[in-house]
Amino acid sequence: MIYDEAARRDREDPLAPLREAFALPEGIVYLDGNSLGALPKAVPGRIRAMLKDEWGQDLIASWNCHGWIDLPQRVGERIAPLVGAAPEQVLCCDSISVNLFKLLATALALRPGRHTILVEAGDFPTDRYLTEGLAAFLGETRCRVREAPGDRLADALDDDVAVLLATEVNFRSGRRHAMDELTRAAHEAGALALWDLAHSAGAMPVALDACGVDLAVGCGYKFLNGGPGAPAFLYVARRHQNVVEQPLTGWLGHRDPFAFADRYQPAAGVLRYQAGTPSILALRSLEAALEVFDGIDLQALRAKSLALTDFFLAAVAAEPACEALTVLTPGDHGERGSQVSLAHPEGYAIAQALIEDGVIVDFRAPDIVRFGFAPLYNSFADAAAAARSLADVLAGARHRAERFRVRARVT
Ligand SMILES: Cc1ncc(COP(=O)(O)O)c(C=O)c1O
Ligand SMILES: Nc1c(O)cccc1C(=O)C[C@H](N)C(=O)O
Repeated sequence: MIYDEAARRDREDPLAPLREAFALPEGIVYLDGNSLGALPKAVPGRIRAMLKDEWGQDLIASWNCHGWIDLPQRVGERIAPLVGAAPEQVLCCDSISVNLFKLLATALALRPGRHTILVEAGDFPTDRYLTEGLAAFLGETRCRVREAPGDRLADALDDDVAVLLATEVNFRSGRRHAMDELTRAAHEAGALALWDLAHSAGAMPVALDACGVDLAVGCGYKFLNGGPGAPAFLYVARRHQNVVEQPLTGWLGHRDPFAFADRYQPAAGVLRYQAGTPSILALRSLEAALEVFDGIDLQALRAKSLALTDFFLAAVAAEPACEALTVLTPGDHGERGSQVSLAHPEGYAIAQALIEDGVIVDFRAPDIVRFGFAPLYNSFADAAAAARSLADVLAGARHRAERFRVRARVT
């Protein structure tokens, strides 16, 4: 019954043909695109061509003749429309972690006289670690960290907050912030807003310019499908460009790197946020992966993401064996990202039993099983199979098997 309904929904889904653009293994239900996106079929050929025709043939001349040197900028421009950014504000480089350091320091410099970075309790650890690392590096007189729960961030703003750092979609619960409202609250308090888009870019439309966001970072290897370790991206609103320097003053952020001058002079615009030599292999991979988004209506992508999570939530609710699971994902569409998070004291073992069934999910301590729905390639049949498998694991207590007792290092 649920499979018939799923098949009907897949037949009616205008985005269903996009799944063909991905190399998904047979017999697997992949629901971990919020951690590592699936492989777009265009990527291997592009990597092979880069190795054979570019590096293999043209060697160092490739920096110019194959445009390697401009790739961070060009890939940034391809990402820009996905996050609602007009040109010349997005650069593809480094990891989110490294980019956070650059942008938090930028924010402090843009708000002299203010010393506090406001962070959300329970945000992804790197956001917190980097903030505290920067504060320790600068010393208490120049930088302090304040933490507030997600629903109290606006209340925690005061005239010492230089920047509010928030992640649009929480990695544990899948709860989505109202970016427009929180950005406005930060501005009303005289602070800047720095958004982490790791769990939103590529899964739903993001409206950085329209929300008046100041700074942002995002991930290349999740919903953008750039491959393991794909470079991240950063966004600096045009009004904040060329005003301050960022601290990682590497040679490729220099105004004229090939002058090899002794004195650092920052490049204009977002280019000063580049530090060292980019990974061209990784950029070529992400560049090819982004082609899947060409011509896609992001509102339709969002509608599918919500339909998939609704369908999965309803299927789980209909399974008596799933009663012991606590749904952490908000029911309200406005507050939902593109994942469903279910809590259970035996969450780790349940996730492992699902993976053994070919339903690839992940676990986040202490008790959360995450089902990530990538609307580009996940189907309603995937959602149905995951719900059935979950019910089957719980009904048969298959997660209690001895082999699921030891935790793996990477989950
Ligand atoms: C919300 C969030 N921010 C940052 C990161 C880390 O990004 P990176 O590995 O590029 O530093 C992740 C995932 O790894 C994440 O989920
Ligand atoms: N980047 C990862 C990795 O190298 C290994 C395992 C997981 C990851 C992740 O990206 C985790 C992810 N940010 C999360 O939402 O939990």
